[in-house]
Amino acid sequence: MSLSSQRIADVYQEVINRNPGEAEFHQAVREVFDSLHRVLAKHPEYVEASTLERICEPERQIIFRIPWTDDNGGVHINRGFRVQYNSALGPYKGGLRFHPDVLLGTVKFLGFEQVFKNALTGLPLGGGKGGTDFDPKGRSDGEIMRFCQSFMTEAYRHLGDRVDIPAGDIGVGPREIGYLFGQYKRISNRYESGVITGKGITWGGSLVRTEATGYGTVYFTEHMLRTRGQSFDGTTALVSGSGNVAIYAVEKVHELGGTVVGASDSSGSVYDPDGIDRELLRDVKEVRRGRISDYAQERPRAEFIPGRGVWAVAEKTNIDVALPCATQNELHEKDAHTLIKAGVSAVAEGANMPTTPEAIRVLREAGVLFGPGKAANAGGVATSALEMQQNASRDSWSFEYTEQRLSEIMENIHIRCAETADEYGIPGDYVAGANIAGFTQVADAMIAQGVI
Ligand SMILES: NC(=O)C1=CN([C@@H]2O[C@H](COP(=O)(O)OP(=O)(O)OC[C@H]3O[C@@H](n4cnc5c(N)ncnc54)[C@H](O)[C@@H]3O)[C@@H](O)[C@H]2O)C=CC1
Ligand SMILES: O=C(O)CCC(=O)C(=O)O
Repeated sequence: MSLSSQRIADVYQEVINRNPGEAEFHQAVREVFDSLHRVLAKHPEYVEASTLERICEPERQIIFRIPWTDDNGGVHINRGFRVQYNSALGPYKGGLRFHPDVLLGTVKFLGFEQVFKNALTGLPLGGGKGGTDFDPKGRSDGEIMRFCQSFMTEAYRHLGDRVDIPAGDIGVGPREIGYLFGQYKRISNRYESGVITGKGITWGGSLVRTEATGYGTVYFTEHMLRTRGQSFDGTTALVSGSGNVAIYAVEKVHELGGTVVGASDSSGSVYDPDGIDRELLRDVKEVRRGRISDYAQERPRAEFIPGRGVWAVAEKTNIDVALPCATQNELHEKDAHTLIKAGVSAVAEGANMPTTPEAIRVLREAGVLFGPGKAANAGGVATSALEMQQNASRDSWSFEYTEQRLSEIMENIHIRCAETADEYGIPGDYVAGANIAGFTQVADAMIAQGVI
């Protein structure tokens, strides 16, 4: 084993020892480290400056109590987290997740991914992430509001438009961002628009932010397809999930001439051979806050597949493109085999780390184009940065202009990943391209800024 590979193995073991039980965090670190052997062999300065060790340790981890009352006066306590991961490139930036499975390790894995993703956007953003184990399912608007106010009552002292800027993620959409921003404004006595992104359009939000992650994922996939002379036109696709990212991925695939025939939530999946009706999906999931089975009931030929992920649809029909847009580790090795059998030629991650390492290996060995989340879903945070730019200049841009900016950013991310993979002799390896390009940019900035 070379000296640099030995260092990677040692630092990885140290990460496991120092962060026991945080399997998702270990997985995220492992995936980046697996891409770095060639870089460290070529650039010993990264080893000498201990960048690997430093990049694995968040700059700050905040854990706090969130007391709130339900509609019957019952008192509940949840746990809140904000991991301010790395500020080498700019203020901490990344979303908040409200989901009962959230633990510190979940937020650390998401924060770690965010650091490299934000670097890939080419915009001045550090990386962070936050969340809570609060379960918003079935809670009234009043309960959600009181919860958000209590979350922000502690979180606000750690935030600021030049310090740390949260946004949405699973379970956090425009309603929650509104309540969080309202409480920040109230207790800080500042109308600091740039302190949070994903705001409503009439009070500092940006057009296209809602659509950005889903649209961006589809743009990235289109660029991958073009390297093989293909496009979305005439393709059949699957999208997992049915939330913010999934809904707008469906919309953009349809705009580009493809047909999405499956979507899902945690209760099961739908196969809709006529193509997912994006408006109905949004109405069922985001307005009525219903289940994916409700969607199936309202479409003549749609079939609900209870308890199974959307990849099960690939057992029924040919699939050209798969976009996992729900949650981590939702596309497994057996799903990869099913998709390959169904004819898939591209997979791109709208969600964060949705594909297991075994599934990625199987897809890549079969020659499937694979776009990792830190590149493919970076359009969301990039458009958050565009929202911050508009806030800072007290301006608001048109939909067309903002979408054009998003589209250019996604094209540049694709070029950067592809060129970096070429430079290191692994053409077409977008995983390595994204990891190396993100890592070197952050590590160079850390070295330039000294041992801090
Ligand atoms: N919202 C954003 O701008 C960004 C989100 N992401 C990632 O995209 C993913 C989805 O986030 P959002 O759409 O914002 O959240 P969301 O809360 O709007 O939607 C999540 C969807 O996933 C479904 N889901 C959850 N667990 C599932 C499971 N085990 N199987 C199938 N479906 C499941 C939920 O039912 C829901 O429809 C997450 O991994 C998130 O971290 C990444 C970049 C930006
Ligand atoms: O827009 C943002 O700041 C957050 C996006 C995010 O959480 C993500 O990229 O995973």
